[in-house]
Amino acid sequence: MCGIFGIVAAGKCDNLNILAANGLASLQHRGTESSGLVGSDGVTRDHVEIIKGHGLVRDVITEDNISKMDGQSIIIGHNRYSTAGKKKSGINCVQPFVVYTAMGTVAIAHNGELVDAKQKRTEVLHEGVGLSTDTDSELIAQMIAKAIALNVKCKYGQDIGDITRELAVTMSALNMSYSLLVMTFDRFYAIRDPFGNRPLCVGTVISKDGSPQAYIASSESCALPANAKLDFEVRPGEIVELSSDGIKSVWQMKPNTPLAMCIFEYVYFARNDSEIEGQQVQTVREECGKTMALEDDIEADIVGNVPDSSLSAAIGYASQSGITYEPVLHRNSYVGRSFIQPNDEMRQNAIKIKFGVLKKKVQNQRIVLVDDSIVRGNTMRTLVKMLRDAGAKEVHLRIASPPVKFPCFMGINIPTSQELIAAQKSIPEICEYVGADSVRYLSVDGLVSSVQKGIERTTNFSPGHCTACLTGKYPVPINM
Ligand SMILES: O=P(O)(O)OC[C@H]1O[C@H](OP(=O)(O)OP(=O)(O)O)[C@H](O)[C@@H]1O
Ligand SMILES: NC(=O)CC[C@H](N)C(=O)O
Ligand code: SF4
Ligand SMILES: [Mg+2]
Repeated sequence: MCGIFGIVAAGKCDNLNILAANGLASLQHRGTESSGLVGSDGVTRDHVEIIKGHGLVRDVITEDNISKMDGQSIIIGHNRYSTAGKKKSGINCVQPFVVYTAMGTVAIAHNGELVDAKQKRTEVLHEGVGLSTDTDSELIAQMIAKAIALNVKCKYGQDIGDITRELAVTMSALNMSYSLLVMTFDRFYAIRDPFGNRPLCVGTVISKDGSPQAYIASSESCALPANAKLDFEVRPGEIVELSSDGIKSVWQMKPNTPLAMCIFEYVYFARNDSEIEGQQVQTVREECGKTMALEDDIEADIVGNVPDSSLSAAIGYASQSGITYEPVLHRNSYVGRSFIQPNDEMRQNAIKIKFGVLKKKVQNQRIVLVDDSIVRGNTMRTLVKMLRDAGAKEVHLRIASPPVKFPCFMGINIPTSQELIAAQKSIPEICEYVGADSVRYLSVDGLVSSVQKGIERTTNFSPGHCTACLTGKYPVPINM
């Protein structure tokens, strides 16, 4: 899924670099493999400052190197959760990508995955463009550079930081999925694919005197600083320009595309304190928990959850069912999210050291254990055993999303059904494999209705969500 964050100063803004680093740190949950910041001083057309590296934001952007971004008036950044390209590849896969184009330097930060990357890669290579990585995001950068080159004549003497048309041409020719930031020397653009598959929002940092201090585009609103307001979520297919002059919607691509916002952003990826489609993510998750309880009839003593992301669903389940919520597991906060680790060895290692059981709470208890999802089954297998070893009488798993049975090609690293436990086993087999007393999932209708319940509908807007990993119905044809 990746986190993208961009900021441009409205006027003088001494702490732009700190705001950028903090913003990226607030999107850490979207990717932990690598981070990067690229800055422009707003004047020089062929120079950018770059900080990049593997690891967490705090390891890559340090007190020592952040001063490199002093004096920059625009900065874009990226946290990577790799879906394309070699997972352990070198520094050249770390985003934002920087390309030197006919009109000056351009940097891009991409969240998503191009479903037609293979075909586009062949096209780009046959045009004589050499690529330095095997990621889909580099293709976008090269295609933008080409569009700029083709339009270069009519650009001389004009406002050359403006590449709206080049972006509209390039991005309309690409299928899903992308939420994208593109920086030229004096502005940056925030773009969402016409399906609206990945989230992207825009906000303004307000200074003490009430004037705008900086303008931000971010994967999620949780990364806006406390003195910022969320202006709007970028519309599917919209190109928004952010510069020292403010925020401007400059293009709308393919307005009649059926929406396919990733429903898993609500289930797992996004942070509870973010707003997506006008809804608090926490509230949607509570709603999922309530719906799950309405679909259920189990008798139990307590409701517990698998920290972190399922807490809200457990709260919803407990309030609807009337069964008391009790914390049953402690999550070591020094261990990252296991699902977004790049390989199974790292995922298994993370799970091993991540949880501790609250023994006195679970002894002799019939527990409803809520999690937001079972994907590969790694987490649940470990946890049910730990709870039983600690003396739990019964463990009933309640999963606040339907079984994940199909691969994702749009930005989540589940490329084959072989690795998905629900694609390989029936629900009774899963129950036996993880050692639970019962397993029950939220229905697809239950999830969709819980997610869409609070979305405001207008004559021009009705919601639409991708549920492909749950239903096998992909928003676009996939060449597997
Ligand atoms: O079935 P699996 O393949 O094990 O994956 C599913 C688990 O992974 C995720 O948690 P994760 O540890 O990534 O993050 P969290 O701490 O935010 O819940 C998700 O919330 C499930 O708990
Ligand atoms: N999860 C993502 O958004 C990944 C972005 C891009 N496809 C990469 O692998 O770097
Ligand atoms: S297939 Fe699943 S994870 Fe991928 S975009 Fe669709 S809902 Fe999201
Ligand atoms: Mg979890």
